[in-house]
Amino acid sequence: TLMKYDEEFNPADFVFTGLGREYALAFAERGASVVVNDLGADTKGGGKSSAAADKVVEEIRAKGGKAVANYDSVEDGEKVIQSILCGSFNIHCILDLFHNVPMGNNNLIHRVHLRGSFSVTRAAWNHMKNQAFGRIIMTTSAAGIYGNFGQANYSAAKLGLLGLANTLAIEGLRYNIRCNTIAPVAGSRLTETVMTPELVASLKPEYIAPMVLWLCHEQCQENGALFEVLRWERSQGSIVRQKNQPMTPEAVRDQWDKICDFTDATKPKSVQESLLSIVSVLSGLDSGGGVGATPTAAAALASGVNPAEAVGQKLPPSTFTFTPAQCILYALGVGMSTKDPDHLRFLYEGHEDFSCLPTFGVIPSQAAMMDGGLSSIPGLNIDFTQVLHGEQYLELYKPLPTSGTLTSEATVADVLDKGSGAVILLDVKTFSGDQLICFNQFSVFVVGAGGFGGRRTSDNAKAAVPPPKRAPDVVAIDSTTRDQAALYRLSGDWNPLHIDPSFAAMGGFKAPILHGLCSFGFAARHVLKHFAANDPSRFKAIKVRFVKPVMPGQSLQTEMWKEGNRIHLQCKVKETDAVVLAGAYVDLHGASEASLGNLTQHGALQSELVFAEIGRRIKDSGSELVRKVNAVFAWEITKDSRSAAEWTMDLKNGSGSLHRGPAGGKADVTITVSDEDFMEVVQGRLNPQKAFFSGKLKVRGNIMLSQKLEVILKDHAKL
Ligand SMILES: CCCCCCC[C@@H](O)CC(=O)SCCNC(=O)CCNC(=O)[C@H](O)C(C)(C)COP(=O)(O)OP(=O)(O)OC[C@H]1O[C@@H](n2cnc3c(N)ncnc32)[C@H](O)[C@@H]1OP(=O)(O)O
Repeated sequence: TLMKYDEEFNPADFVFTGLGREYALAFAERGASVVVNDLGADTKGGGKSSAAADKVVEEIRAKGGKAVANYDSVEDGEKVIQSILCGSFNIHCILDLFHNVPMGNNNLIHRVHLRGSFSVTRAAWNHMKNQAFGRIIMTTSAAGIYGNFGQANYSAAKLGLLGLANTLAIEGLRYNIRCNTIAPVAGSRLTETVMTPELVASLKPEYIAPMVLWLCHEQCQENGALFEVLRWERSQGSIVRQKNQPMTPEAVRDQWDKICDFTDATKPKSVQESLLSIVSVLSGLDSGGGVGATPTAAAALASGVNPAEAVGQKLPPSTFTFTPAQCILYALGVGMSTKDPDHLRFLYEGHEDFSCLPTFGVIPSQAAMMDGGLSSIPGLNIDFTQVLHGEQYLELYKPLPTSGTLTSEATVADVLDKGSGAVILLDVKTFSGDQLICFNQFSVFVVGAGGFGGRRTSDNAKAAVPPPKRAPDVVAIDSTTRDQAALYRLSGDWNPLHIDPSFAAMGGFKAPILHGLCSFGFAARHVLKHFAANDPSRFKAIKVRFVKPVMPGQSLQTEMWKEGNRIHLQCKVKETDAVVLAGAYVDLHGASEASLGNLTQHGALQSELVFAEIGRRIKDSGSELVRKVNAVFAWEITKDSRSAAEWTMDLKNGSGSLHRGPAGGKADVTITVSDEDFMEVVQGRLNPQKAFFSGKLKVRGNIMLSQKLEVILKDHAKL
């Protein structure tokens, strides 16, 4: 192989853990003798231990390689180099890689990053000159190249290294000493602020080591260059590692011309822009531009899913403790407002009917996954910048409490190959103690991660259902605010996609988008208001597919169709008329199980008053389509009423009867009526008694008649 170092040459290297460890292992594997230098300082720059260097040395030796540890400070470069030479090592290359110095320590940063590199290189310089060979790699940082907020000292030190390297490159040329600089994009504090841990993890040190090995090889004549493992003025680059293939120096060598081809070069202007194009290469978004990868290969690079490994895996159980404050914050997050008096019961903990919105049921279970559990599942090597919420199903088994501690257990139910993406189905059960409170199915769409040859459908999936082909029964329009996502995320979905413009850009969006579950919450409460009088106990289940993103500030238009206890719905963005939620429905519990409150009337009962009262309450509730009204009538049985109660009446279409009950008793009455007839009655166009006797209003249950009602009934009977 190309990088076989010969035994006599004994190149030496100064490294520690992370990138350094990776370099050390890679060099040793290729036959180099490696000196591992690490002062062993703790993260604050204090303390001293040999553990870090020794560990790497042991690792190399265990694999049959040659390595020794050195614990001298890099500020004392002479000492470091002397100890290497005493150990009968020659110096082939120096890798200055001091990147774990605490960010805040100005003095230490300069001492180690700049003076340390200078000191060690100066000490090695004459030896390299004498042997007419040397390779030096300085490690700088994107923070130095572009500048980065709050990192003035670090940026200065790091770009100082580039100046040093550029001069050494010139001065070393005639001695066959080559000096290059790299700015590796790997797990660092810098990248952690703008990239997800998963993405950082996908830019592994082992993908950088082959580049470094090649730059140190005697055949490599590159000099005075800055490689960002990509370059300052950036070439289109080349993908040198294919799916499931290791990255090798030979692959770097073979792609070298392409890596260094500056036709169509770009000049990223900021750290974010720099990272963005790397991510775009990784995700295959830029596949047409000569990066040499098919979209699938690039996507697989960033977003590997392996159903065989993932399906059936369980996430660690997670607990979620909440108070009324979280219920209120959630209600505000899905657009509730005190300007609508109906909303007060969800916004004010002192309200007599204070309740938690049913769709809050997604929050504890999502928290279970946002804790990072999803990324820990084997077979789900997901690039989180490409994750979109695909669908959601939620079923409540009882109304949610307004405070408490809930436990959620999540399982990967399936992983589907949808061609343009992978769909991960996650079933989550949420318990209060040992009582099952709700079930969620999250469908997570990972854009660009399809095409792995998996199944397209799943028996485990809760299906979306298209709405009836008629005009909607009810349409509700509501505006989201510019800060809707900023508010909604406080309920627990911290995905930067919804707030961070650079993260959104990595996902291909011009600006942060609204949480899918936020529009879901809007739609669900529209149904609850128009079909269930805002009564959370009526809510049973909801299913939604997210078909297009919503931008904060857009208006949502929810179109609803009633089919029995199922309310079909779809949501459009009013400004664009684009459908954003489709195949959606809310299942309600039958109205007979709910109530508009008790109508209690003592003494004489006038049916007009009763119906007028029912009508008023229905109007107040905002619902126009109530089929069944459950009312409890209670009145005293008087002496006179007895004769009235003697008679039993079968209604037309015979769903109920009137007959006598015990004196002083109560009667449960269900009045059933078609939507149209009921509205006629409520709006006063149809006399309730007429409706009653013609069978349009059906009374179910036992009714005890008062004398007054008897009279009215008799009158109407005469009619
Ligand atoms: C960690 C905890 C878990 C929670 C994770 C979520 C965290 C949140 O913070 C993230 C969010 O809230 S993102 C915001 C909400 N979601 C969206 O905006 C996505 C909108 N949808 C889209 O853009 C496209 O539908 C898109 C891109 C999804 C698909 O579009 P296309 O690639 O054009 O697909 P298309 O050609 O239409 O169809 C291909 C196959 O995929 C199926 N499909 C389409 N949309 C789907 C969707 N939304 N969900 C599931 N499957 C979907 C199609 O049906 C088709 O498959 P088949 O041929 O088998 O029917």
